[in-house]
Amino acid sequence: MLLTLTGIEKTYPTSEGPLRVLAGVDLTLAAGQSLALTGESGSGKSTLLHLVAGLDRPDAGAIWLEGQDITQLDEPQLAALRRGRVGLVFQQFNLIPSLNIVDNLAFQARLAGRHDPVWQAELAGALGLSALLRRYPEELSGGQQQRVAIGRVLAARPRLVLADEPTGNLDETTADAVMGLMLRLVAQTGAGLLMVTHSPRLARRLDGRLHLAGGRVA
Ligand SMILES: Nc1ncnc2c1ncn2[C@@H]1O[C@H](COP(=O)(O)OP(=O)(O)OP(=O)(O)O)[C@@H](O)[C@H]1O
Repeated sequence: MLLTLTGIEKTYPTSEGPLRVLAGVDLTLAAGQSLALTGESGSGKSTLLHLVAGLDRPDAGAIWLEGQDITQLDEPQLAALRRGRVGLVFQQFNLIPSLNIVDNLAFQARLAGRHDPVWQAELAGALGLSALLRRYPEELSGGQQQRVAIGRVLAARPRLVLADEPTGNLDETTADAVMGLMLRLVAQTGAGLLMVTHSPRLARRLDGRLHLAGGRVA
């Protein structure tokens, strides 16, 4: 199994007292598979993705990625994990303002030692970015920046792609194209995709669907 979560629990301290968000989440994701994570606003979808990304730690439970429990890793090891094996497509694009689009696209792939100009050019074309490669992030629209953020992750060919509403700002046609690209990467490279979405239409295109409610998945 590429990814296995067992008994994941997470409680946040809030000004109104402890808030139990995840109350024993189990899930598995095989290599080459895609999984949609749905659930109402506030149900804990982003929390779960952050834990799998190693950006936060669960209070209990284990997160096995390719045979390694990432909850046991220290910060430098987690940073290396995010650089190398896990690709994050979150709502904040975090593009690098001083780099043009072609260098933003290449950035993570270079860090991971997997820069492939042919694959990158194919991604840029499929994401409709080919004419924008010499521009800088501030010269792009929100949706264009979002496509660069997605391309930058896919360019590095991660083993696991974690995506939080990755097509949220895109029109339906572009969202479908971007979804197609992500699914192709998964199929071609045997990566796994765990994607939060509010769209039942997009969720249906993935191999599996999990619904988060009451701190558990069903
Ligand atoms: N750092 C934090 N401290 C305290 N409470 C938090 C924190 N982060 C999230 N929460 C709370 O935990 C719950 C789950 O939040 P989360 O962002 O995981 O939900 P979500 O399902 O992704 O929601 P949405 O669909 O609205 O993005 C919410 O009630 C939220 O207010």
